[in-house]
Amino acid sequence: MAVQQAAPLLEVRGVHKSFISGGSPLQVLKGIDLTVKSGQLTMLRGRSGSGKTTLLNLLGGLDQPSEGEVLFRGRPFQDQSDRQLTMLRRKQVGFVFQSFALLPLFSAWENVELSLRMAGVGKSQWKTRTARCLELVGLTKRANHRPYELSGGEQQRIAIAKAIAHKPALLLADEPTAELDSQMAAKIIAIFRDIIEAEGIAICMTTHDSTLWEAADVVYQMADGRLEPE
Ligand SMILES: Nc1ncnc2c1ncn2[C@@H]1O[C@H](COP(=O)(O)OP(=O)(O)OP(=O)(O)O)[C@@H](O)[C@H]1O
Repeated sequence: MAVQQAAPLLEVRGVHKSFISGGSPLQVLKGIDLTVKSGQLTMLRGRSGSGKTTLLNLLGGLDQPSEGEVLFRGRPFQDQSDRQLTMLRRKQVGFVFQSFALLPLFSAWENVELSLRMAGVGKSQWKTRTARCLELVGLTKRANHRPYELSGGEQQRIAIAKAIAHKPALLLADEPTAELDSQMAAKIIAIFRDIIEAEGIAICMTTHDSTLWEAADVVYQMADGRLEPE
């Protein structure tokens, strides 16, 4: 167990990423090295345009580096076939975005349960796991509500329950508190800490909000496509 915890879940080595923008190359990441560990809350901070979302996409295997590599449990994403990568993302990674991305006609319960169906989790586990995820985000009593009957913060909590339903090893959250007031933002971070404690997963999120950084185990500061020391 101790050995498993010592090995990082994700290792980013010498990662560069360029896009073609307006016909010419735009270098967004210029040599990134970092690790993300299970049982930790990692935050990426930096100005708008510094490359946080680009890096988060690489961490989740949604995109590939132009140079360098991202290893998940010691294995580079780029060594996996498209099918393997799709399966790995579906089983091992959960995503939360700034906008809550819930299905409007489904109740909170149904939204979470749908994740289990999509991930191929056996039907016998749906009820217990859906109830557990709603409990983890403190919304057991809102299970039958539809998204429009919930506040923004509650909707984001349902989105989090949905993202962790299939028990991923990694939860990635891109500006998950950007639409929320400071009290609700703090609540989301407290929920992230509870989830880490209960499930032992790694959570990596981007945020501009300086009031949240002290809740992280590790903060990486991005500037001009590089990481700056804290
Ligand atoms: N697919 C793409 N094609 C071209 N340029 C892109 C693409 N994706 C990102 N960029 C550019 O890369 C730069 C970094 O974008 P990114 O979204 O990673 O920054 P960010 O730090 O997450 O910003 P924000 O805090 O505003 O979300 C920006 O200049 C953006 O326009």
